[in-house]
Amino acid sequence: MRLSRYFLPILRDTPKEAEIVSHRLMLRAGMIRQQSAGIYSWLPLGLRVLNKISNVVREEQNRSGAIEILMPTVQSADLWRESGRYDAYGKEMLRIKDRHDREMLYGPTNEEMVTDIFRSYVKSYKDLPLNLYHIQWKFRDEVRPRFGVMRGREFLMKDAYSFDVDQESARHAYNRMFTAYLRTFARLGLKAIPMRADTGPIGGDLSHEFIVLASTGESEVFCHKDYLDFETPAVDTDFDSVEGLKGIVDKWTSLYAATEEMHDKPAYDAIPADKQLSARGIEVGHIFYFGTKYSEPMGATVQGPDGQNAPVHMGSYGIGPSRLVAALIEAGHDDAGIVWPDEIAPFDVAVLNLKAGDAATDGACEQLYASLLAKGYDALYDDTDARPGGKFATADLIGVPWQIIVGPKGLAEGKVEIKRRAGGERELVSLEAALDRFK
Ligand SMILES: Nc1ncnc2c1ncn2[C@@H]1O[C@H](COS(=O)(=O)NC(=O)[C@@H](N)CS)[C@@H](O)[C@H]1O
Repeated sequence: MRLSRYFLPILRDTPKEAEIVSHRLMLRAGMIRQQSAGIYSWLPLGLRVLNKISNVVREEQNRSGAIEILMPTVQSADLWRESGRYDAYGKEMLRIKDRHDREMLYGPTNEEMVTDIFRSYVKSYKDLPLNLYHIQWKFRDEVRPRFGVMRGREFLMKDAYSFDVDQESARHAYNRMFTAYLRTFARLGLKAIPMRADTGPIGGDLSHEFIVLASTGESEVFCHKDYLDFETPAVDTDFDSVEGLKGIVDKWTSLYAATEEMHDKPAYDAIPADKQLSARGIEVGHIFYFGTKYSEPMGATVQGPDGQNAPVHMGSYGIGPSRLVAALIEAGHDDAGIVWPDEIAPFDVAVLNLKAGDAATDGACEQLYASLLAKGYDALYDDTDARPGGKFATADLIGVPWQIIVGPKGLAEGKVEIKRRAGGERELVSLEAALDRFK
């Protein structure tokens, strides 16, 4: 992308309304624009990151055997009356009426809708297990939206829903998602610790929140420090192995870890002091097993091996891709701006032309830019006439992992500079070597 033709509304000064670093940096880096309380437009740079995060989430959902669908944002109130949640859900639900005065709502979650889809087609245990997921915008009229997209009113969620013939099989579905979550957050460069959690309006009696430790996190959490060194389930994990996944989940729930609501102080105090960790955390994922809570009232049943019809056992599994953009910045930034993990950075490499209009630097930059694009890199070419200092500041602010800096003096000696954003190390190399560096 040529910066001269892009739309990157960088803010020079720090917006005063932003209280946490991720909110400040997302506004300054031209990633989002607030349209009303808790509701944002995603501008080009922010959308690139949001889409890359969603793709990592999608890949790991698919790896676990979940199947992607897309359900609508606007839902019928009738569905929610069947489960009894229409009134119970409270003020967070945005209730709307259509032109025929039918009661609708902007979906805060999709348990009822996906159960309706399931019951319309699946009648036999032979069609189970099944896990359907989508990545769709939600609306929750939070009483106090804050911290930018960290706690928005309209936000993006991956929500998956599992259907099984009995509790034992549903537990394996839960373990599949648990394992997929460990892989997902690790790929995003985050250490997310699964913690026993409250089930709240979703319901059920088994739930874990996946918490990223961050000083600006909204949750107060307590856990055993050894979790920080646990290794992530491998890419070739066998998601069909009941015992294998049980082993992973047992290991990742073997030590103490709980959110404030579930904190068991005596159990925590029993941990050796040097292994106690109490911190603030950001909830990036939350998974639930809730049995027949929705299938029973909504008549989602299958015929079992014994020929009897019985309601299916379900679970739901949420991840917040829009919240993850903010969480990643909280976990990766410095005084110059954002430091993205390579996998989801908005661009892989930035080519900085320190003297746009100079034949030599223009030629070298065009050659570098064309070569990077040809090799499939997401390259950003700063071909603007901004001063070098401004170019360095922009590239550092938006957090592109690599910079190739081309200036007239260096070029006269046949050199360009490669800079690694994380850590800041720099290297003077020939133009050929720079072309070669990015395979
Ligand atoms: N107001 C919000 N702003 C941004 N992300 C949010 C917000 N509320 C929830 N999330 C994200 O969405 C994830 C799932 O939300 S949840 O309420 O815990 N779970 C559900 O809604 C279940 N239906 C899971 S399918 C959370 O872990 C969090 O990462």
